[in-house]
Amino acid sequence: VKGRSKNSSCSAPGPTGVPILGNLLQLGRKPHLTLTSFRQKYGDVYQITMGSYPTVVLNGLRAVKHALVKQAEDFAGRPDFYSFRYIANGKSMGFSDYGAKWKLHRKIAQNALALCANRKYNPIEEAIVAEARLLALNLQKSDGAPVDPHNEIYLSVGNIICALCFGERYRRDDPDFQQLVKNNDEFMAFVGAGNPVDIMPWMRHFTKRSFRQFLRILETMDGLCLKKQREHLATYDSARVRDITDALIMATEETPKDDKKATGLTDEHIMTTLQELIGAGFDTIASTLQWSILYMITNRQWQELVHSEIHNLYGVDSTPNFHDMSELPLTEATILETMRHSCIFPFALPHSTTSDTEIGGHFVKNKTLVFVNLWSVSHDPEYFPEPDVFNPKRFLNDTCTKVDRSKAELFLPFGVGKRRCPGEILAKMELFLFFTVLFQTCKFSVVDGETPIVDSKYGLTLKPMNFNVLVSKRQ
Ligand code: HEM
Repeated sequence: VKGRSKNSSCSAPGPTGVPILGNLLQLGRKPHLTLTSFRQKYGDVYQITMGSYPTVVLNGLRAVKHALVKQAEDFAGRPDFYSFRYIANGKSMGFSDYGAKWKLHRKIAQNALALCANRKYNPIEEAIVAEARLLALNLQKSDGAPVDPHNEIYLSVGNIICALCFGERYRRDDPDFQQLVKNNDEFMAFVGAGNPVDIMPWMRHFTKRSFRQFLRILETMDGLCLKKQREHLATYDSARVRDITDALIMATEETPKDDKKATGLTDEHIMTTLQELIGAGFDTIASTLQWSILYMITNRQWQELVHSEIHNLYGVDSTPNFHDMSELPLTEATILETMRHSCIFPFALPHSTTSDTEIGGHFVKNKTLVFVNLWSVSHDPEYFPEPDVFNPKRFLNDTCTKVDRSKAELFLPFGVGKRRCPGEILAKMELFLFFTVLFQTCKFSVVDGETPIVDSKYGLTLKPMNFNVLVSKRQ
């Protein structure tokens, strides 16, 4: 191991920073592009300083898998960020550090999700298709006038996560539902990777106003989930689990007291999982769907091919089914390419080391902040020639009749290892069903005289810039 020293957090090379800010000013408005470009000079593993945090940046498939799979425990931690302490009153699973408490919490969350969405039995599928049809109908109502699909998509996807968590789809004008959608937008804007309060803890004295606003968002979310939890408790029947709230109530009752005591996991922790799944399962799907429409209007010929494929299998009226995915290779390849090209989580969630370790021959100290550069994986020219070009064919075999699984494994939209996204199956199912219904029933095109910009706004997730489309009904 090179340069092992008790005083330095990491012995890997990296760009020189300035006092207090470290390398923050060098990151620019697109940190994922800047950090990917540093790979050429410093290699797959290098270090930067994010304000007061020494940070290891992992680049490319090999280094990322080496750290997160081969040395899974060493790299499975989360940093002790100031804002993380407040999310779900510090009882969050996704934002809490690695250890026995996190393990038990994660197992419970995974089981609750699996009860409602798994590969064999998907009670939520019907609700997704109904919501996708409503979305298509609402978009078609624009009747030839330009429409920004953002709001309708957020309302539809938000409603699915509500159906999953609370067992009911809301009317669009329900005040609880509108509050939830608004909260989600504000939350995502605040928790962007590189939030100054986290990166430079002394900043918290200067940003009291915005931090108070952040706490207000969290409080409203708490209130809403608590209300739903009370309603569920009043009607709970262990023989009939209706949704994730019920599944979590069951978990709080069934998890042995000794396990809870030994790990410090309380019933309150378990119930905060609701907030977490709403937060995680909303923005991710909605922005990926927005990206897919943007790619389809800027690649019109491909949109026609995808529509024909879906139309050949289902006609205009039949209902798409998640189990049919293998019969729709162009559709699946388009969804894969949408996820690869947009790469909505360029740095996953921030990781942290859980012990002194080493990677790529470099020493890394316990509790060092780690950025997993997923953008560098999905835009690696070694595996994806011309990575900036949107080309679903890269995921297909030569005759375009099958998805080439080995290619699909070369990028990691859901992360990998211990912190891998627990919502992956649900996400794949939602993306597939929304996408097929939309492109089965609607034709999307560019507004005359407008050139859509295929570029992202930087935040915790990368979202497309707002854009308008023309939507017409397919006959
Ligand atoms: C297109 C959709 C989605 C994408 C691309 C995505 C991607 C990711 C990524 C990259 C991570 C971080 C992995 C890491 O830190 O190494 C993550 C974590 C997580 N995701 Fe997803 N996700 C999606 C949808 C969902 C859905 C639908 C849910 C649940 C309803 C969900 C729940 C979570 C949770 C709870 C975590 C934290 C896991 C932990 O720290 O143990 N995600 N996701």
